Amino acid sequence: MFVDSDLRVYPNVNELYAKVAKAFIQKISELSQQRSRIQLGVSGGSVAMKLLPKIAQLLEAHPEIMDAWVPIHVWLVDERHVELDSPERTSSIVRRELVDKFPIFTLHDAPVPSEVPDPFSAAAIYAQKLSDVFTPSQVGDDVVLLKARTICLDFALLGLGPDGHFASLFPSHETLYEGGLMTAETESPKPPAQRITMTLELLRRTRVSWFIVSGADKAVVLSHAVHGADYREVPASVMNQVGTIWWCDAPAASKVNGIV
Ligand SMILES: O=C1O[C@H](COP(=O)(O)O)[C@@H](O)[C@H](O)[C@H]1O
Repeated sequence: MFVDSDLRVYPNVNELYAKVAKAFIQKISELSQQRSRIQLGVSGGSVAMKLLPKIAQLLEAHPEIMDAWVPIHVWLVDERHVELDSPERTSSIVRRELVDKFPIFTLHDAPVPSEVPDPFSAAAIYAQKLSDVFTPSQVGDDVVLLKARTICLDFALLGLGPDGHFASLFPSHETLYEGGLMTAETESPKPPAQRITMTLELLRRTRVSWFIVSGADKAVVLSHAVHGADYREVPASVMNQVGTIWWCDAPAASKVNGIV
């Protein structure tokens, strides 16, 4: 189903990140009134490197905001299958910016290659963690399967690659057709090659998805994503649904119809 896109456009990248960080805090406060815990998905790339530090700054300045929050479980929307000490690993940033600073955040980390060399096995282990946290009572295989289909994130912070990928779901790759909760990408066009990623099936069930998109190099692909492109060419177009907000700077939004 094609839906009107909810686009929020800011003049430049600094204003964009400042606005999203504030809005994130408001959203967590709102969700805290509705739920006993929040299952939050966090992407790598600019979401981790640029947005999380802004959120951390606001929380350090106003820690009292968190008094009204419920526990937040952080899940990696995708993770590079590299060792813990690699600067490419998203979990290190999540830990540094959120988990080590604010005890309200708990990180569900993914296996490292030295423990689990095969990325598909690592993806399966992460899927099992999701199942354990979301479905604590295993009654039998059928029930577990049924519950796996109802697992969804409450809120996800997502990025959009200039090629239309999000998470580690790349155009024309087999990963797009995988069902279940998690899968592995072994030939990522963007290094490093080996990653684990949530599936389209899981991500599209997310209740509230926010894409944070900046830069003129993403203008064409953003317009395709919000104007109903084929998901096999622009995987992020799958997420243009009710509950999704596209937070953009003006250069990224410059090719969306009706914006300029
Ligand atoms: O490789 C990845 O890229 C996307 C987009 O990153 P960005 O830096 O261009 O925003 C990111 O969302 C994803 O998690 C990551 O693994």
